[in-house]
Amino acid sequence: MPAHSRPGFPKAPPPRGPNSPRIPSFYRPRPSATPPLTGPRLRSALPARKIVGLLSELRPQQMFLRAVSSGLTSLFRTPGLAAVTAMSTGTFVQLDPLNYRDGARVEPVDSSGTEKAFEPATGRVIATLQCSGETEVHLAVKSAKAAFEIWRKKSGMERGQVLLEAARLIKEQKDAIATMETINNGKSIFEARLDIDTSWQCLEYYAGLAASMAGEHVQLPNGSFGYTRREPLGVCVGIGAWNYPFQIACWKSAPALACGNAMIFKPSPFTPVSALLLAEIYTKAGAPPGLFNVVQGGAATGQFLCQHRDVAKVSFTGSVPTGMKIMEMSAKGIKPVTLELGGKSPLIIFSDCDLEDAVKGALVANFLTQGQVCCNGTRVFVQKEIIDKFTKEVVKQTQNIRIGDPLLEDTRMGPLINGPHLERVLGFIKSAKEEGATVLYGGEPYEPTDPKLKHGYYMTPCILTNCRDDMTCVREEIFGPVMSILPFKTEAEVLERANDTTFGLAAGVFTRDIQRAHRVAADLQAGTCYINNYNVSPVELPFGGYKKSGEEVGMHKPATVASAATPVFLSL
Ligand SMILES: NC(=O)c1ccc[n+]([C@@H]2O[C@H](COP(=O)([O-])OP(=O)(O)OC[C@H]3O[C@@H](n4cnc5c(N)ncnc54)[C@H](O)[C@@H]3O)[C@@H](O)[C@H]2O)c1
Ligand SMILES: CCCCC=O
Repeated sequence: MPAHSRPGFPKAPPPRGPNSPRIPSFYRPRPSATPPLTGPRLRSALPARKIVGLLSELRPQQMFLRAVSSGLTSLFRTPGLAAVTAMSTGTFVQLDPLNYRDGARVEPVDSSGTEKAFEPATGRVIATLQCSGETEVHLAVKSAKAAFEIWRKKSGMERGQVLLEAARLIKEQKDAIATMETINNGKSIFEARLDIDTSWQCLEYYAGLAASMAGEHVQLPNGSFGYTRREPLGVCVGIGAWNYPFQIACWKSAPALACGNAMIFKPSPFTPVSALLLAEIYTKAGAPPGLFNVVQGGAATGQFLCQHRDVAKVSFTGSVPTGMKIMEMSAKGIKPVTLELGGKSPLIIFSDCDLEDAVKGALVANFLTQGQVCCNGTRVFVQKEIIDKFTKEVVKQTQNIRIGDPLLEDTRMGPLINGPHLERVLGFIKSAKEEGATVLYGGEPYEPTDPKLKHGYYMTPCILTNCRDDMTCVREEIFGPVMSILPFKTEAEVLERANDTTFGLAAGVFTRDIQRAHRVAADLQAGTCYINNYNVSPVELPFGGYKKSGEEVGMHKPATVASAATPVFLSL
């Protein structure tokens, strides 16, 4: 799922044609006389009514956000979000309902308990959400079904126009949305803005595809003919993780809606806030009420959704263990699933690399979003000849990463998502030491000097050496800022070790030898391979996994990102 056009990465080309590689999996496949258009993740979608007609169905814009700032309560509506953008850490509380149904915020009619959402920078509770019960889930499905009946009859062009308008609104409100994301997730505002860019780009991308997805006309003997249609599936469910809350909601909903489906989205209970902003934007852009509903909750709510008789497909982003449960539940209902799961990706640094770039690449591969990124390259294999030089430089640069208030412009590392997760990450470092690794830098809880951040979930980024392939820190996904450095001698050896994992989400290679770069990328068992860069995920390319990292990607490697740009700077 991720999409990151990082600074310095070549700009995405504008709208895509019918042969674009990312036709989504939200249509009902029909027997086809010709092979799919291109590539492994090729599936498709389609078709109706004028934007003017759509606008007439809109409900009045709902109250948007209530923010408490400097002791004053202010009300914001979707258009004027300047006040949200100007907010500082420690001030926001979310008081409005967090479910979205039929084009409006609502409280769920039943619930199986409550969950608290935090501002990770301060440890403050910013929202208490009701975990939607079975009746609420049923109402959300009913509302989505009604919207689907309107939406499925529209042309691809008409659907694309709504998505384009939604993309425009996201762009217009970028700073406000990024601010909310930073407050609820803890990632730096610098990064959150990049996430919002890749979010509207995703909507534009699928808006561009919507009109060009079509069936086929097939000539049969004696003047007869047949034809195929691409039909939407119906009501699709999206279940998201907490590390890219807004972006995941966009990545799931844009292809589903472009293909003519309705979507019910369940965010992680840790990050309930920003999906509502997307729901309000879709409504404002002209989507019929119910087309994009949000239900809040944890595992139980997710199960009600996956098991609902009228849900046609589940698209899930999260951990491998939960992915297994989702696949099992969906199999029982004979429902297609898309799984975007965890990873433990290798980053291979050859001695002929541009060392400065390789160091930047290793930082972005490990410390982006405080290391809480599915495709992070946390097994850093460095060729023996340069390992000392590389290690010295990577430690120096890591020391320069500014940790602190994520809403400040020059912060590059914020807090982890919550207290239990921080403890879990620190636990991995403890066990790494017990298994013989050396902590070269970091790996400690961190208290920023600003007193309001005292109860935030901060730690220093950690670099481990003397690692072996069999250590827990090298085998398991830590999902925190922990880099393990491993020496290697030859290409054949490192390939074997890099592929010796049950995951297969991403991989990276740094070398100046262009032939070796592509040879190694081709042999790495990973959904995305980065060459001389890392964690750039242009929306035009598919994002999938090998092995337990995700859905079947077929015979082809989904994406190799050969970058002409230097990796993003994390170090100041
Ligand atoms: N491959 C990708 O694109 C991608 C992107 C982001 C995160 N991830 C992965 O996500 C994980 C971190 O996210 P997380 O901690 O939120 O994952 P998680 O598996 O704990 O939860 C993900 C979502 O599933 C829901 N859920 C939990 N149990 C469920 C159940 N039994 N039935 C239905 N829904 C259920 C949660 O409420 C949440 O919304 C990491 O492993 C990371 O690598 C993958
Ligand atoms: C670079 C974005 C990756 C999203 C997965 O966690």
